Amino acid sequence: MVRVAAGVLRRADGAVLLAQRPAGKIAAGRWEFPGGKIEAGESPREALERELAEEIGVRVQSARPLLCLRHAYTERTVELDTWLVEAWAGQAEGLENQALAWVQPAEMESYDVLEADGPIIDALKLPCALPITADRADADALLADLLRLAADGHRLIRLRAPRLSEEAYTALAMQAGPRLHALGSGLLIDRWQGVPAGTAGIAGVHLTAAAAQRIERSALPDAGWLFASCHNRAELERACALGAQALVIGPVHATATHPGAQILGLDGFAQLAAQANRPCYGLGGLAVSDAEAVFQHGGQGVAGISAYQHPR
Ligand SMILES: Nc1nc2c([nH]c(=O)n2[C@@H]2O[C@H](COP(=O)(O)OP(=O)(O)OP(=O)(O)O)[C@@H](O)[C@H]2O)c(=O)[nH]1
Ligand SMILES: [Mg+2]
Repeated sequence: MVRVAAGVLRRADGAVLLAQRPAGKIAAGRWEFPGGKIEAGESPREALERELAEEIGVRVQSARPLLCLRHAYTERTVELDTWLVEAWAGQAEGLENQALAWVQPAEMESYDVLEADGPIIDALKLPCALPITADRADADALLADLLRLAADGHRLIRLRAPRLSEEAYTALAMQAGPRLHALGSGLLIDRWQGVPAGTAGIAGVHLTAAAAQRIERSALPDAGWLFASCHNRAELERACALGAQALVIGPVHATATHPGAQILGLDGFAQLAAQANRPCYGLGGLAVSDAEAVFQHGGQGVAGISAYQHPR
């Protein structure tokens, strides 16, 4: 297995740096995040710093883990340890005659990026915060919660609402979707069957672990995000087999809402996330201020109900 460290330089406007692999290397002409093989005795972070200096002439000032994934190409398997770099010294330039481009994550489809990088692009498109609606029976109160979360700047919100009937859930999703869309936000919904495909503000589907167990892949919508919850290795494998692009893994810590659940701890979370090869949110007893610890354990960010509730 080839172990590689790669850096995603991200500017304040959200654009990230792609480099075109130069002639003479494997996959010449394809686009990638600058980086290269980790040498013996080097940590991934040290390799990142060396490669970015060698390839694009920048000195890393601050970086945090973004996503570590394995990908099997026909002739080799690579482990890509990717880092988000938001502070660096120097002007990026192609020191190995590679072309460089600053690209918004939403516009990467027009670049022929290496196959392994799909989940990295997903990690860049997805937010770090995943608020989940509180367990309420009142649809109007849920709508107010959704609008408040969107007004707080949340771009993706999971509408959980297990106490609503199928009809009430569907009606709320159809009412809330367009209003959230107008605020630059979107919903992940558990019950999508009654919601017309293409409804504004419906960003995707979230499968509970139980739903992932019984659903057929062919029954899933073919557009939008697919998220799934998992609590253990078997559920994680099931979610990945269904093609989930992002996972919600928990409980990381004990919570009042799920007493008796098997607690993973951050280390248990990290072990599962390391198997996932896609963005993973930590759920359960985490606060917004735990995001950094989740990043250091290989996660995308914090999912939760109370983490994003305003004090009442
Ligand atoms: N740097 C980088 N490598 C990637 C990405 N995605 C991906 O599959 N790879 C694979 O990871 C490996 C990186 O090796 P590399 O050729 O960049 O290694 P290097 O900079 O040390 O170059 P060299 O050994 O040819 O001098 C290649 O097999 C490449 O196909 C990516 O986004 N960035
Ligand atoms: Mg390289």
